[in-house]
Formats: sequence, structure tokens, C-alpha cells
Amino acid sequence: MSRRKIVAGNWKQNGSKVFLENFMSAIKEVEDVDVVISPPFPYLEKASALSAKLGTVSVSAQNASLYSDGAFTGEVSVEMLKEVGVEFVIVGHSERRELFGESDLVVADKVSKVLASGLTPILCVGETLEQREADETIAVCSRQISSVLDVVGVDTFENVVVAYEPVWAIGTGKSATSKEAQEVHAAIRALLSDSLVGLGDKVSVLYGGSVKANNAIELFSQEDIDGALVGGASLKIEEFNEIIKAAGI
Ligand SMILES: O=C(CO)COP(=O)(O)O
Repeated sequence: MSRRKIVAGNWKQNGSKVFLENFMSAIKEVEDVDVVISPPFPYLEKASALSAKLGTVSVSAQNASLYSDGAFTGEVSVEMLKEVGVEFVIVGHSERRELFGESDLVVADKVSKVLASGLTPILCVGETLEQREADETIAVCSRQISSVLDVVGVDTFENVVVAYEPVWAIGTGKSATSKEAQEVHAAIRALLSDSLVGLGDKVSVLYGGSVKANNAIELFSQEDIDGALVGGASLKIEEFNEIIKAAGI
């Protein structure tokens, strides 16, 4: 893959069928910006069908199982996701890491599973407030990315989308400044290029954490920010359209 502008909306555990229909018909396409929406599992098939009809967005799942099939109550496999038209899978969101105990190794294995199925993982990395205050931001993000590189290999990583989401900025209304975000994005690209020459220029690196219509232009103006993984504001259609528009500028 090559670096793309991507605006992805992570609905988390929100939405309904009616909301999905209204949302899909209201999305405004912008040239050179890939729009991805990530509703909860029950809405994915309908989202894919609408997306095939309207051709405006791609569909992402918010998680996937490590396993293809078997006795794993409550889990959904990448094969099932693929069958209903899903193209992306968010992996390692901080809520999964923190609330559901997903370790770096589990996240790496999930990324590997998603890649093997031909879907595109959106790998989330980011530090907590405590880690930022201890000056560990780059070390934490590097560790989270390196554990994936170790499992999937440098050659495959170009098919991964990375989302830098500082945990302290998620759902708090307190976005990282464009300078803070740019610094980490540049460090992520440097790490990737240190692993394989040119890799940093091939991978799309999105920022996530309180992205709104009023800070999107500033964030997207940074050299190493390719787009956003949006939470709360992706549930407000007008605002989400504004963010998509900002990515196209
Ligand atoms: O977690 C996020 C996207 O995955 C960001 O959420 P908010 O945009 O609500 O801060």
C-alpha cells in the first residue's frame, strides 16, 4: 500500500440501523480522501451493502478474533467479517487493551490474522497520561509497533494503517496539539524506516483523540499526519463531513 489520506469513524458501542441508514446517505465524498466507518458488529453487513450501493465509504470492524472458528463464545472471525464485506479491522484500540486485557502480543497476533485474511488492520498505539508525563511516549509507541513488526515481519507491515491515539486524549475533549501529534507521527515513521528503508513513507499514520471539526485542519496540516481515527465526532454527521472535508484540503 502507499500512504493515503484516511478519515475513519469509530462508533464504538453506539448506533442503530436507522442511524446507519441516515449516516450513509449523508456522507459527502471528498477527492483523495478514503472514508471508513466502523459500526458495531450487528450493523456491518448492512453497512457493507449500503457502501456497495453508494460507493462512498469502506467498512471496518472494531475488533476480530484471533481464531478462524471453534468454541470461542462471543468472538467474530476475520473470515466472517470478510464474508459480509468488511475491509478494515481496528486492532489494539486502547479500550481493548485496557478494558479487555489485550496485550502487545495478542494485538500483534490479531494484526497478523487480519493481514493474512487480506483485510487491512488499523493498528492503534498510544501512551497514557502517566507515561507521557514520565517522558515515555515514544518508547511506548515504539514498543507497541515493534511487537507487531516482530510478528508480521517488515515486508508485510506496509499493509498496516497505524493510528496514534494518546489515551489521555480519547473522549476527553483534550486533543494532542498538532505539534505533539506531529512529533510522535514523525517518530513512528522513523522507526518504520529504520526497520526497512522507505517503509515509513508507505504507511498511513492517522491521529486519534478528540478530533473535531475545529481542530482537524490544524492537525491535518502536519507533514506526518495522514488523517484521523475519530470517535465521538464520527457520530455527528455534519461534523464528520467537516472533518472529511478538512482532510481533502
Ligand atoms: O478512540 C477514538 C477513536 O478510536 C477517539 O475517540 P474521541 O474522538 O471520542 O476522542
